[in-house]
Amino acid sequence: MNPDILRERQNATFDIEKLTNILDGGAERTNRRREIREVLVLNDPDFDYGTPTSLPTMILKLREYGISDPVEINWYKSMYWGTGREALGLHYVMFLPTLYTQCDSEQFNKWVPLIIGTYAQTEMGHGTHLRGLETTATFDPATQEFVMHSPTVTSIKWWPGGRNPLFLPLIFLSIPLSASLFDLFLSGFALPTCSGIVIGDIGPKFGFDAVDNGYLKLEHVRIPRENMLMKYAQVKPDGSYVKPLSSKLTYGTMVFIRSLIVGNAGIVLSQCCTIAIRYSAVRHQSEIRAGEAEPQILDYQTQQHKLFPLLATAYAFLFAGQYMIDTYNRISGDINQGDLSEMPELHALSAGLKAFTTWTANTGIEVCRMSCGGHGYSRSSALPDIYVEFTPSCTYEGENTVMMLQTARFLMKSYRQVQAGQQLSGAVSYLNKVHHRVMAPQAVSSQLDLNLNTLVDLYEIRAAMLVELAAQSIQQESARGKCQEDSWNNSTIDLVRASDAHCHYMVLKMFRDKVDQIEDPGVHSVMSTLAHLYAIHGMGNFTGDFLQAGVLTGAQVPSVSKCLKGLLAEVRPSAVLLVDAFDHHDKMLNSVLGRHDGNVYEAMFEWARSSPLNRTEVHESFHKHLKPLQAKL
Ligand SMILES: CCCCCCCC/C=C\CCCCCCCCC/C=C/C(=O)SCCNC(=O)CCNC(=O)[C@H](O)C(C)(C)COP(=O)(O)OP(=O)(O)OC[C@H]1O[C@@H](n2cnc3c(N)ncnc32)[C@H](O)[C@@H]1OP(=O)(O)O
Ligand SMILES: Cc1cc2nc3c(=O)[nH]c(=O)nc-3n(C[C@H](O)[C@H](O)[C@H](O)COP(=O)(O)OP(=O)(O)OC[C@H]3O[C@@H](n4cnc5c(N)ncnc54)[C@H](O)[C@@H]3O)c2cc1C
Repeated sequence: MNPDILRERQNATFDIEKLTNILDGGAERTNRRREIREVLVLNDPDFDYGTPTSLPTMILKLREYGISDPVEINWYKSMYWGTGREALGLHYVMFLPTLYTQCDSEQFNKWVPLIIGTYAQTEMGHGTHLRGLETTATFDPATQEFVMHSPTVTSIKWWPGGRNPLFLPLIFLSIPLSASLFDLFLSGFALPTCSGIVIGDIGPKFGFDAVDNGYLKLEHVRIPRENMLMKYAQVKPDGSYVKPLSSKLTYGTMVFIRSLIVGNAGIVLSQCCTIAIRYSAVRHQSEIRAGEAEPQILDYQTQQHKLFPLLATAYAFLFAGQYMIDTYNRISGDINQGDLSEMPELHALSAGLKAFTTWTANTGIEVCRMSCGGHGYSRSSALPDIYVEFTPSCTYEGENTVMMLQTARFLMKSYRQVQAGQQLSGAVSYLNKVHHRVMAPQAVSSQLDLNLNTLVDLYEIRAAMLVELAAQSIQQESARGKCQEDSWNNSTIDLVRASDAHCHYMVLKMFRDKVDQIEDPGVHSVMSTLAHLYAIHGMGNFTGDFLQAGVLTGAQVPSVSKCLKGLLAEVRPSAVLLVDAFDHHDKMLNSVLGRHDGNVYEAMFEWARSSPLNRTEVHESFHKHLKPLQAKL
């Protein structure tokens, strides 16, 4: 083991295993995760690490082991495929959940055990604006079939992931039977027997190469009436239409995956922090004091400023992911029982946190890569691949700006309710104080109060202030004679800013609540330091907001920076131990820089030598091209 890494792991001030248990949701979950990793994957003789041929094996193994919980599937898949994306991700996180939530019981029993499929919603002309989708589904009572058709070039289904040329069970979203509703259909196509279907691949992408995203053009293709997913909406044999309790129930799968993406952003950021911080502990470069040995780059304050706030953010997002999944499970359970009262709040929370966490993690991955210098740019670090696989999460499952505006819609509605004298509950209950001016900025002391509860209150006031400013912008636009829609559009910068601040407050509050639940003194202390770092770093990034909210004075601004530097120094001794607690296995990280033993240089040389380019001392291209050329000179 590298001596630097060894030294970093001495004198731990907290129980790493206990922190790992907290991240997993308890010691039993840690044991289950390790059982899946060690027994069901690494020690499985059928396991052929991450090669395409092992995909069918993985599917059959998941069924053999009875693994159906999304988090457990992700544990299994992430060991199988490391940090890459495998071709069937969409099947597990969208196709199956749609069948689970949108099929009636007869359809469920008929389809769920048998098929692998994709989710074809986006069209060439519309991805965000679902009410603009153009694919039609016209019911023919004479044959009891739906005629599926792509009327325009922009209606061609574009992007369905995992489009398998052999068979194409897919979930459709199609222009509906009534103007404002969408309906889901299972194609049941078995190519190439179905005429009227044109499919293909949309071509090379930025990355996401394990997933073959395709296109699908339908020319009056007929499918049985029974292929409409009929849990919430039905078309009767006589063609009469039974509307769902809410047209937004059709959007349920997107809310589910957005909820998963929140925790996944934390996982991905924790992977990158593990790589960058372990590498920074073994990399020596330049000098701090002339004539002395080159220091670990982790001892540079700028390196700590790059990485430690991201380390705190990774923990914050993992805890937010747990909260999001728990909230999704609770509210979707109520929806399943017909109680839709909290569906708007679930949509607003999942949309906002999905955008907030993926935007932040996306930027953070690049900071981790650049903090590793040239070796960070090497594929051996795994950081370029992680970035390329993660970055589309800012676009898919709801483009982030649009998602922030959906959350803003809920915030504006809530603000109006408070203005009308209503008492709010749930995540927006802090807006009640805005109306009664309880939010009047506290007389802040000359010294910055570092109490975590006080910091949460300051973020709450900042969010409330920005919600009020956005609402006032809309009111001012209306007062200038703009229609409601133009007033909204002319305020969308403010609206996104308000949603971002709302999500930032929510994430810090979840982090604080999780820290409050930690009983072990050592773990509580180090987690409390990270939560403070998360809050103070955000205050440094958005100082203007806090000044504008009147909760920070110009005289206090220097103390934010001073406090930040102190917290960075406080985290330094525990940094490697804090990434060890994420418990990412070397085989899953697949990173020369992030190895648990820290033996980076030896591993890097072996990695390079294993390249096909180095199979011979002199590359064949010399004999084939250069030598003949030289002979002619
Ligand atoms: C540690 C914790 C656990 C970790 C777990 C780890 C497990 C990780 C495993 C996997 C996760 C990793 C991710 C893997 C990725 C897989 C690959 C993904 C490939 C990509 C697939 C896709 O992209 S599929 C297509 C996705 N497309 C979209 O998302 C489309 C976005 N557009 C929309 O959703 C809608 O068009 C939009 C909401 C923008 C507007 O809808 P519209 O009908 O126009 O409604 P609107 O007029 O704006 O509002 C009316 C009214 O409706 C309310 N509303 C809107 N949507 C919803 C909803 N979904 N639910 C409830 N209510 C909704 C809206 O708020 C309005 O309400 P009022 O204001 O009128 O009250
Ligand atoms: C890797 C990847 C995999 C995918 N897999 C699938 C899949 O399996 N199945 C599937 O159905 N789809 C899939 N998609 C498609 C994806 O869901 C859409 O790309 C996504 O919903 C965004 O829609 P769009 O592409 O139409 O972008 P647009 O909505 O056209 O976005 C372009 C710009 O317009 C802005 N904009 C749009 N509407 C508004 C608004 N109301 N207010 C302000 N700004 C706005 C956006 O902010 C953005 O800046 C995938 C996409 C990617 C990248």
